[in-house]
Amino acid sequence: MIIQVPASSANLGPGFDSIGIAVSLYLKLEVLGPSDNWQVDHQLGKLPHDETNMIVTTALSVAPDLPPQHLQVVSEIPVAHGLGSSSSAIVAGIELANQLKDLNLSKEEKVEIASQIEGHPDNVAPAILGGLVVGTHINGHFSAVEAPLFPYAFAAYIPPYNLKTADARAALPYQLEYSQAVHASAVANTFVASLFAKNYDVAFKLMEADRFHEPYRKELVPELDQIRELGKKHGALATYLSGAGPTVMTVIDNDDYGLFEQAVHAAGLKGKVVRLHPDVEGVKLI
Ligand SMILES: Nc1ncnc2c1ncn2[C@@H]1O[C@H](COP(=O)(O)OP(=O)(O)O)[C@@H](O)[C@H]1O
Ligand SMILES: N[C@@H](CCOP(=O)(O)O)C(=O)O
Repeated sequence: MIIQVPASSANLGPGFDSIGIAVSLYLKLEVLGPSDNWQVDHQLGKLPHDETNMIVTTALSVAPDLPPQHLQVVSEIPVAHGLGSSSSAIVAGIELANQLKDLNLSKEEKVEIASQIEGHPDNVAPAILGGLVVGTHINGHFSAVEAPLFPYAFAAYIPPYNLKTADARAALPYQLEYSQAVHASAVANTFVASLFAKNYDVAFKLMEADRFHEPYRKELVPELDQIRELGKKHGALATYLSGAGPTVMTVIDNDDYGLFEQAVHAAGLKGKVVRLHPDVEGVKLI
């Protein structure tokens, strides 16, 4: 059995902790068979190879009596880079328990479980459902709504350094002044409305108008402003900080991707540019 989970790009600017999109990088988890102890084979640096691996801890949180397995993980999703690697591990763990214990979890149940673990649905919900998803929690329970996908590609600028989500969240203010919060919320509301209305002139303008997190994180990711300015000169539709960064995501028409990529490289930036497309299926068996 092989479980495939897509990467995810969260926030899309003002949709902080609420909006995310599944994109075409994948974690593949193969179950090699029962084992005396949990064994996770992977080429993902210092991540654990035993029962402390996040995939295993998540699976055991769903099904504590799950017997140890020998697993193999192959993932294209860079760790601690703002493309939902932690969420891919959580979703893979939930699906592992779901399959091995025949739990028959619904998509809604998977979103609830994963969001409770992650604390916010903007990575895990698109990783489970695929596509573009808007979600939140009310009275301790999560809801996720799928939005129409925009017909464009992504140019993901992936820097050579990583930025743990926890560190990027530590850079955020404890609170916002009331009028600032009202404006930030209005930007997000209008952004969501424009996505559903497919009014992309408004959507892409607001995608660059976040007031919740980007103003406080841009000093951690100086490439954000640089790439946003390059995008304005080279056909980009909008640029935002992917998740907690450091990946910087640019929405661009497929026909304009090549010139934009050249411009980024010509600017002397040290990261790599990867063309990504929305994933519409979410977690699945392959
Ligand atoms: N493929 C994986 N398998 C197991 N654990 C993973 C995997 N990818 C990420 N993680 C866990 O998630 C952590 C990174 O999470 P985070 O800082 O939120 O980065 P990201 O922005 O990539 O989600 C890693 O330190 C590790 O604990
Ligand atoms: N809303 C979160 C999203 C984190 O995404 P990740 O891909 O960096 O894990 C945040 O902005 O902190």
